[in-house]
Amino acid sequence: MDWNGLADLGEKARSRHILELFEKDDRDQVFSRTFDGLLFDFSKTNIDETTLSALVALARDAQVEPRRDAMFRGDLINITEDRAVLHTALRAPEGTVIKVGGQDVMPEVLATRARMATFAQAVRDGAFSAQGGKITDVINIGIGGSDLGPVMGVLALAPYHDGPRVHFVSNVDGAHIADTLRGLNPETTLVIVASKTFTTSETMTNAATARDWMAAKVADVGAQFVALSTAEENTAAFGIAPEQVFGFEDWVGGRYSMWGPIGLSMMIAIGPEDFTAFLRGGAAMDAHFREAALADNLPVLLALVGLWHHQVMGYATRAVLPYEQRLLRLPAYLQQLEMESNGKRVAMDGSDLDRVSGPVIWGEPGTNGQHAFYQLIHQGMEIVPCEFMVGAQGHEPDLAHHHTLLVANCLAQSEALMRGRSLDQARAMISDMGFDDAELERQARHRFFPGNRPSTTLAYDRLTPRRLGQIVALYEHRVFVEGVILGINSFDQWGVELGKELAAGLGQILSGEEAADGKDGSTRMLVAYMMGNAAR
Ligand SMILES: O=P(O)(O)OC[C@H]1O[C@](O)(CO)[C@@H](O)[C@@H]1O
Repeated sequence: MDWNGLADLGEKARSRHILELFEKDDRDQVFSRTFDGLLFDFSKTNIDETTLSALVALARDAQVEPRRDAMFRGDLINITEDRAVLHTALRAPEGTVIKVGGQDVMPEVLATRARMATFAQAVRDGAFSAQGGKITDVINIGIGGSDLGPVMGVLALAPYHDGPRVHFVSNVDGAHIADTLRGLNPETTLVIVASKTFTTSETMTNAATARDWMAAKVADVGAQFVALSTAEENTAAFGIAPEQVFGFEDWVGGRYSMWGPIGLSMMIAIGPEDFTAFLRGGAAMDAHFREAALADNLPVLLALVGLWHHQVMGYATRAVLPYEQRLLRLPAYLQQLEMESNGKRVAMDGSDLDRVSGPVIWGEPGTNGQHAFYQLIHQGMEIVPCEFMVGAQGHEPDLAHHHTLLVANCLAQSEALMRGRSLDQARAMISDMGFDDAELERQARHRFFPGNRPSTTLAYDRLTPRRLGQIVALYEHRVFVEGVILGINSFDQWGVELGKELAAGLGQILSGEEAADGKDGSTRMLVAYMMGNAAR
């Protein structure tokens, strides 16, 4: 199956209502899959059996299976950086052998995992003694993949958080670190500097500020700093002793790194045992991705539904809508995962892509989003495929009635999006309001919902560490499958470099070391405004 065949199927789908597809009684069964406590329902999309077969054939023809095996094997599939892609090794169980360049990487991974657990436990139980006694607060300083994974995970697993308070500083805006440090005691605070490269300007600036803050009160500042990085020379130059550095290899991409050292803050928060459960969830999804047939493979199906909506149907964005307040940062995490991985314009061989690459990802937990942007989702001119997520249980047994309402809202939204409300129904609703015919028609049109709007629902029993691990790995592999089918290298991110380079030069201009002469008129004007109004 090729894209032209899919385009024809897309045309057919445009003239059909999703509800018609439910005339077949078993649609819910045919268009849903379960795996290890998860239920993925994609029946409320305009995909019929022919389309599903065509999409699966697309995946097969794109060599998803051999490419997947190459990734797990440790082949150098990140061709622009000449690296393997082995974040899966970080969650692989003991006994696994994974070779890169003939060398088994697992002994080192397991040794680091064990060191992390010992350290995290020591911080949690007070055996790691700060100058002021037991650590009360941990600050993770990092950005992008060195922030979003752990911040998302710590929030998601709040019911399991029984370690010290954990704070995250990412933005170079001094407000972020100032607001975080205010009220903290340097003597009982541990600072984790998380940076794969240990050169990222935001992180190094924040780390230096934290070091100054601590130095004002603490004699041995280095003792309360930890580094998570692949760059040992840089961590040493910063003054962090090797025993407080948790290293990893360049075959772990930043946005795929929360499973290893970058997850240390999360491990300190929830404890090594629950962190291990998170890893096991990820490893279970890895096994499923490797073993399940394409048509039953959750990451593959999620990817195919995404490609159908974005590349075939032309829907520009995708909303991620967790009905789980604690997944507050999941949309931001998935933004980086998807948009940094698949927001590309050239294929592996450097030629221009012949179709759009990854979609814009956005979202917010329900029910908050309902009172903000769902108006557009239901009645706007753009169709936004929605990915709902919801657990059958919360962690608050005394508040079960809240949870029932939460779930009811989630299910109501996907039903409303699909079903809509006809003009006749809208007219009937307001028929006793005393409007004349013209006004009735006008009012009814405002209350009309076109429906036929696609969504998927990922349901799970409860957001445990294991479930979170499964969900994160599910999305990682989904992004991989999309990338393979689009012919993209999902593991580089050259698109972030130009802005970084220009920012370095503009820093010099704004501090008066360089002139703005070579800049365009707009940039010169903005520089002049900033310099003219800068704090003195
Ligand atoms: O961990 P580092 O090296 O500080 O990089 C942080 C982030 O910056 C990026 O390189 C670009 O934004 C991301 O890919 C990465 O997660």
